[in-house]
Amino acid sequence: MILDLDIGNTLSKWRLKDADSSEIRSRGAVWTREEWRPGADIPNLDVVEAVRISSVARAAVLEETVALLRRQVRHVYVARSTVEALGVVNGYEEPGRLGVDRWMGALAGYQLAGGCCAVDCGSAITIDFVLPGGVHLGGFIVPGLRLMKESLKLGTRNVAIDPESEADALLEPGRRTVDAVNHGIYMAAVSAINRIYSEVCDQQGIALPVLLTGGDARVISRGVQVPHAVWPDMVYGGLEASFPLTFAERAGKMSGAPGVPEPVSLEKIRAGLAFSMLL
Ligand SMILES: Nc1ncnc2c1ncn2[C@@H]1O[C@H](COP(=O)(O)OP(=O)(O)O)[C@@H](O)[C@H]1O
Ligand SMILES: CC(C)(COP(=O)(O)O)[C@@H](O)C(=O)NCCC(=O)O
Ligand SMILES: [K+]
Repeated sequence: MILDLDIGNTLSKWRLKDADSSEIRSRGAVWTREEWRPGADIPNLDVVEAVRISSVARAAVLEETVALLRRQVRHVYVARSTVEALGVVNGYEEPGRLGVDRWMGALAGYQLAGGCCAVDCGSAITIDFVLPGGVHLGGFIVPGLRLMKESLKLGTRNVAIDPESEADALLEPGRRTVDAVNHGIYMAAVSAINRIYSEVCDQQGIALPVLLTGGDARVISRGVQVPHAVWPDMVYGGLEASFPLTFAERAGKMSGAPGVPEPVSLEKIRAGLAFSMLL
């Protein structure tokens, strides 16, 4: 079995992948913290022959996690943001400082779609751009839904947006604090994504396919107007592409990869942008 770990600022996600059949056998998530309890937080490590890790948590969390895993697992691969990988050139002035989850998302997106806009809706919402040819432009970082809500300190932090909510309802004015906050942060997130996407496509003169991942991807997806695909395993896709272990992975397959969404035309994106400037 292969254990893939995606350690975010809020949640540490894991999945177990069968190295022979490439099937995902189980998944889980725990709050990000220093120590894992094998058998409780993560699966019994006896069945694991390799671990692949993407971590943006504090250095101590990664160190503790790697130390624990190295005692029991033969191969431990830790992803790093590099100057170049898999045909993508990192756009950061200091490439090592790009969050490795963003780098994994950009690599997976590029492998799947060529040029793309990769959006990760987690603790932060990150929006990264890769052009066809592999130039990563850099990106944008916006507080995620939960962080936005907590920063308001209005006592609404524990009332999350119902993931089943219809986008239309979330776009109406709230008539209670909790609704005003939930609808406000939702509007802030989706408008930022829609606007940033349009601006960068306009600047670059190309309509790029959009890929969404992260804990809030599904609910945010309903408010994002441009065609896009939700890919919950996008960060894992970057790990698969960076450290291919199975036959399918060596052939370039990433588990759970969606079809490539067909972007709208650049003319339409530009018309939308021009219209929003008039308002
Ligand atoms: N069951 C859940 N527990 C905690 N957060 C959740 C849950 N479902 C959705 N979320 C949302 O997902 C976000 C965490 O998403 P995730 O992509 O795992 O973030 P990160 O990678 O930053 O840890 C939270 O900030 C919250 O808004
Ligand atoms: C921007 C992030 C905090 C997003 O992390 P997440 O919301 O997925 O936990 C993370 O990618 C990070 O710590 N990046 C380093 C700074 C940067 O990318 O510029
Ligand atoms: K994120």
